[in-house]
Amino acid sequence: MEDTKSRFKRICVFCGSSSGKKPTYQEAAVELGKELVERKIDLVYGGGSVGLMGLVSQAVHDGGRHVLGVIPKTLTPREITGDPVGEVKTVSDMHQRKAEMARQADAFIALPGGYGTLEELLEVITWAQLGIHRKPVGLLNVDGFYNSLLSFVDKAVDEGFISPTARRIIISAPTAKKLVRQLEEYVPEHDEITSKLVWEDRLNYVSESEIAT
Ligand SMILES: C/C(=C\CNc1ncnc2c1ncn2[C@@H]1O[C@H](COP(=O)(O)O)[C@@H](O)[C@H]1O)CO
Repeated sequence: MEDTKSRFKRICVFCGSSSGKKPTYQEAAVELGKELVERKIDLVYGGGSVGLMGLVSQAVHDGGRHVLGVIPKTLTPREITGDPVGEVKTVSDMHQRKAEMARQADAFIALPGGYGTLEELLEVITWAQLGIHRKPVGLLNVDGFYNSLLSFVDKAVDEGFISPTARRIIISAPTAKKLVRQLEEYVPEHDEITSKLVWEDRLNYVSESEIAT
């Protein structure tokens, strides 16, 4: 039997605020939630209960792990994001939300999703490339959903816009179990230039609700 003890305390999941057309997307969200529970990993995500976000957060909550939703004030009305489970942290805008989710997490996983998911995913990849963090970034490539994005990235490598080292930031796998296992084994690569950059506590800003308390 596999040792399910994890090096991660909390993982950030980016995913669709819609459920997607194929049941496999929804099944993957639940399967990922259960995998986090099995490995005793807590969840941070965009908050609310809509789409795949609701499925993954409910699965983690049902399994008894801590769920932290980070929501910008404007999106807090229940008619927009639905009822969240677990702890909710309110922040002032989308930029603070991404910084707070990144600060709270030891690794990132993207399930299928749309613009919001892509934007969040590409930002943490860019931050890894710039040495702002050294946390693993995983793509849960359900039914090849991310094949075209991976082809684009490979094209950008071939054309000289992404370095082979930066290409290796992205870990992808077709199932939650395989992906989390690969993230556990990930070793960030040393980059001569970016390791010399000094970022002023980029992931350590204080959220609005923390200030309030
Ligand atoms: C206003 C609409 C939906 C609002 N619902 C959202 N609730 C919480 N978080 C959201 C919401 N929409 C986007 N996000 C964040 O982006 C990711 C999902 O975006 P996608 O475009 O659905 O992929 C998710 O990880 C959240 O952090 C009506 O559109």
